[in-house]
Amino acid sequence: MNITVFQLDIIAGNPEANQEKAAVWFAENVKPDTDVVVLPEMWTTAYTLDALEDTAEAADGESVVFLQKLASSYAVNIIGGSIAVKVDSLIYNRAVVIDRKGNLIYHYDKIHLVPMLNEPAYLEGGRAKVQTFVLDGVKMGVVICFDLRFPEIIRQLALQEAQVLFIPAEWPEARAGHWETLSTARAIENQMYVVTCNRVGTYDGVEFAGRSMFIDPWGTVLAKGSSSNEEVITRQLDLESVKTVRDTVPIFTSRVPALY
Ligand SMILES: O=C(O)CCC(=O)C(=O)O
Repeated sequence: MNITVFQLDIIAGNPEANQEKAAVWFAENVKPDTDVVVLPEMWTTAYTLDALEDTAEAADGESVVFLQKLASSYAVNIIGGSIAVKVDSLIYNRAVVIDRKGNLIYHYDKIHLVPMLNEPAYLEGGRAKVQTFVLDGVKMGVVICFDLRFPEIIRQLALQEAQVLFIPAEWPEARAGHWETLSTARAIENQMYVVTCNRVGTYDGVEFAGRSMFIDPWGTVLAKGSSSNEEVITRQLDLESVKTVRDTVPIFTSRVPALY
């Protein structure tokens, strides 16, 4: 399975301009053998929280429809980063998953909102239980940025037999060490591929960390983006290795959840 991560900078508060940019990146970088394309968190607006009342879109709004059209015209699956979506006057930080035919097959509303960014004042936390989804026969999961700090949510996806976890993010440079260490830990402890897609650039004085990564189920970093450049990163995942690692160090059959 070939996965391509778009480590983008984001034009603040301008979904249309970010769509135009994404369209160019798709045209230049999606190949006939690309299976999945991954975008960063809040890739249509960046963290323009004050303006989300105006820029948040409907659940089937323009940015989702835009991704659906891209998916079907390139016949590629898309982990559509996340988008600010308004439902019944509440705004969610929503990851969307679209299959090769352009079907929106899953969405995930970021459960853990970031106190450091005052996110709870602007956004509603997701309240649906996390679930896996299937693309091309492979079970996968997605969580968003700050969720990385909560091993229990990712363990839940592993217990549902996810083999690949995607993490779109806008993780800051100030805590880049946490980003790398926690992403690697989540891959090792859950024996799954972890594919992260972080933005680069700056917004409102915050510098973002880039360093989007592909980490295999053994914890080996297969690829890492730079800290500041926009980049396309592609790697092929060998899904057999999930089983091999789980057979070699069988943590799932050794768990004793009744005791903790
Ligand atoms: O947890 C962190 O340090 C960063 C989280 C964050 O920036 C986010 O969730 O958008």
